[in-house]
Parts: sequence; C-alpha cells; structure tokens
Amino acid sequence: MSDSVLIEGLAVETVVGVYDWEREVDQRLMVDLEMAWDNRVPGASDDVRDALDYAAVSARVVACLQALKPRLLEHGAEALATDLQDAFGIAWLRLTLKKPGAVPEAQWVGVRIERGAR
Ligand SMILES: Nc1nc2c(c(=O)[nH]1)N=C([C@H](O)[C@@H](O)CO)CN2
Repeated sequence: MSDSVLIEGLAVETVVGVYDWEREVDQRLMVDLEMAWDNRVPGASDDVRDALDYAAVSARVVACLQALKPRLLEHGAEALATDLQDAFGIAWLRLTLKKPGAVPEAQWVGVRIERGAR
C-alpha cells in the first residue's frame, strides 16, 4: 500500500532561528508533507471521517510551529513529525521544512526527514 495524503507549500509565520534578532520577529516557513494513509477506505465510503483530513493536519502544523518557536529547522521538523504521527496515527511521513530568504543567494534552504514505516 503506497497511498498518501499530500500538503505542499503550507506557509507558517513564526519565530524561528538561532540568532538574537531572529527571536524578535516572525519569519515565514514553508512546509511540504507526504503522509502514508490507506485511501481505499475513504475512497469507498466518501466520508471525511475515514480520511486523513488535510485541513485538520494543516491547522495542527501551524499551531505546533507557532507554539514551538524552534531555533533550528531540525528541531522544528522533529517535533512536528512526532506530534503529527501521535495526533493522527500516521505510520510514515516525509516532511520538508523550508526557510525562504535565509540565504539570500538561495531560493530556499531547509531540512527533510522521513519518520516511521509504511
Ligand atoms: N542546519 C541548519 N543550519 C542553520 C540553521 C538551521 O535551522 N539549521 N539556522 C540558521 C539561522 O537561523 C539562519 O537561518 C539565519 O539566517 C543558520 N544555519
């Protein structure tokens, strides 16, 4: 079973970064998520209660990162992955956390992690 639910380019404004000035301002993070889910069940029932609700996941991503205020992207990604897996029962996920503008010469910099097993 290789079904997924996807979220791409979710924007989150939060405190993030290791430098003193970064603790004083909000910056934008972008989140991409691929989450393993058996889509055959909601595919048959047409009931959102059987689905991994991408709207509910998106709201939790925003709340989690705004509460965490991570210094490192690595810490934000790790905490977010654990929180989402626990909250929604996601067996496997791939999470990319991007910080656009952190390196002026780059479109974005970031980290990508995979956690769990399909
Ligand atoms: N691997 C990482 N390197 C750096 C991070 C990070 O989160 N992970 N963060 C910074 C600063 O906060 C930077 O983004 C400020 O522009 C530097 N390196």
